[in-house]
Amino acid sequence: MTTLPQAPPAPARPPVPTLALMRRLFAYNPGLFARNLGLWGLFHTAPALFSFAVGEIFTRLSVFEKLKIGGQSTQGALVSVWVMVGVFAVARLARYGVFLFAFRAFIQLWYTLDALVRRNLLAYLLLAQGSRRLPDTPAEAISRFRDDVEDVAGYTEVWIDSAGFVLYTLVALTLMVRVDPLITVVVCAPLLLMVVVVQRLSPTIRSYRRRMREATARVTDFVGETFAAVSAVKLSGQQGDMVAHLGQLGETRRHAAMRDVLLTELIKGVNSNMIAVATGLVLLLGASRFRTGGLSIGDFVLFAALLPRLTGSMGFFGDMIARHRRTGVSFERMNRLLQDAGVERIVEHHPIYLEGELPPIPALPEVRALERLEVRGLSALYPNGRGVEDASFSLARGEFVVVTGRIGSGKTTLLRALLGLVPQTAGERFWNGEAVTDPASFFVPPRSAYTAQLPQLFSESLRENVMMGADELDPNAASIRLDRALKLAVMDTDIAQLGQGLETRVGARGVKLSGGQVQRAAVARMLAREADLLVFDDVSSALDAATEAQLWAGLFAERSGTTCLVVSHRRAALLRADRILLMEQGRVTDAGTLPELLGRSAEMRELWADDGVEPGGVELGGVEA
Ligand SMILES: Nc1ncnc2c1ncn2[C@@H]1O[C@H](COP(=O)(O)OP(=O)(O)OP(=O)(O)O)[C@@H](O)[C@H]1O
Repeated sequence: MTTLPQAPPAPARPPVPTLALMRRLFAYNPGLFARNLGLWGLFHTAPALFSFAVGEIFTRLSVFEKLKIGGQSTQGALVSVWVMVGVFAVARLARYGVFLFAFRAFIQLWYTLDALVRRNLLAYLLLAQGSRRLPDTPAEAISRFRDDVEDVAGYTEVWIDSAGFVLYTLVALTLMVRVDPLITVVVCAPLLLMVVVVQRLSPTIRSYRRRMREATARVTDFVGETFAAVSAVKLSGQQGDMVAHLGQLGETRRHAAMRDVLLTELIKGVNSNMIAVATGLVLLLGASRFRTGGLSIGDFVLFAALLPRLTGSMGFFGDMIARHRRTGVSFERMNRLLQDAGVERIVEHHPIYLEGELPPIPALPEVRALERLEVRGLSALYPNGRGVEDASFSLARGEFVVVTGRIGSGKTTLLRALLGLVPQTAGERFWNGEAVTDPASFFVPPRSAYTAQLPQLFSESLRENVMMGADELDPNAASIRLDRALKLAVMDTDIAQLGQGLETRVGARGVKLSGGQVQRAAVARMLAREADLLVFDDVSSALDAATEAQLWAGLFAERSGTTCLVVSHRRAALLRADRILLMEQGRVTDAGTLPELLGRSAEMRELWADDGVEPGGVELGGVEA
């Protein structure tokens, strides 16, 4: 049996170039990015215009007052006050309009980049050569798909806002320098201080974020594993220990999350306090100058109106550095999924389809029906040196070839390496004499179909699990195909016993079915594909001898020219084999018919004897047990 890969220690990789990766992402749709920059720039800069207008209103009002006190005509001054009130009102209203467009543009950009990054990670895991194993647990991978991708897409917001904040800061500072350069310098001081503080905290920010994510994944993993092993837990009476362990993991996660959140809030708190102190200073300095006549009322109002948002911008820049660090962690975590590819793969440009029709799935290139499959020098070794080495064999159309051997001799790995489901270290396969370059994409229906030793079902109905979309065919053809598959898989009698027959929902991973029913449902699913080459990995592990014999008998009775490659140690399979491949310690050590192997191989004789005589004795086709 192929065990789940253990998480190897993370290999040392160079730090990820967060800035370059983000640049590449923004270049995916430069028009959309520029639109966001422009709209959000306007949105964030507009308050400078309000502040200017409010300042001007007060300046003009004081002119109006002076004229009135002096007994001069005030009409012109009054008009100019109302003009400024108009400017203020129009600017405020326009900002709401800008917000609507800006919001839409941002959502479009967010979802585009989110989808692109997820598409790239999935494409790598599904298609890249030899990378189909997850480096860690599925829960950990899901956390990377969900949280880390979201962090990266969310970081876009910072960039989009930054242009507006920079612009606002420049405009505000220019207006303020006009009023008083000293006060302006005092306002800038907290910004610089915050930048230095957050820079120094950067390594801590990264490590707290990483630990929080890892602790979350450990909790999710443990819950998943517990659900999968409920009966084992009950059997060993370990419920108390399991709950205690979960409590411990939860506690570790709480600590990690508290640290992460506390640090983030601390930075925000320090930020706003610095800003509050600076604001106090500014108001003190400004007020004393106002009393001595150094500031006009309009200047003072302008200053007071600009200040809160300006200090907000400073907080934003402090927070931006922290977000940059956290995004770096997210890129690093996603990078771990790309075992043999560069981190740039995450931000590669490919079409994504957020709106409209999805493009049709490209049809498989036409390939002639199987006449002969030849495998030469196939090796697939795991990092621990185990697996399969230098396996060569061939299959002719209609042959029934059985792979047999002791536990751990490499049978599963041989099948999976042939099909491109584990990375191979050497070897070639030829389909009717033509080299197969990408086996994982090539060995799919209608060329080939495979049932794993531990097949996975979906939680849908039995019918959906078997047909998997094949019922979109003409209904008659689909029903004939379904009946045939169920009958051949010896599943037809079980259907009557299931509450809702074929419509019975099988539950998560088929928990509502017995092990043998899951195995046979998976065999039916494979047979419903009507493939040329059928690959069975040890269905005997969940089927009794009689059911397995019935399965092979059904397939043989059809004599449809289907070729079968079967891992089995059962006599029912060995007796029917046109050829047996005998595996020992990762190598195919012998091949031949059953009588030939029993005649010359001690290993084969032992395996044959280990399987025992079937109840009632079996017809051995000329071979004595
Ligand atoms: N993911 C893996 N990482 C490391 N070693 C593995 C992995 N999967 C299998 N192995 C090892 O490779 C060898 C061959 O395993 P494989 O599952 O192919 O044997 P098998 O003959 O199918 O066993 P079984 O009869 O139990 O199904 C075994 O020694 C096994 O421990």
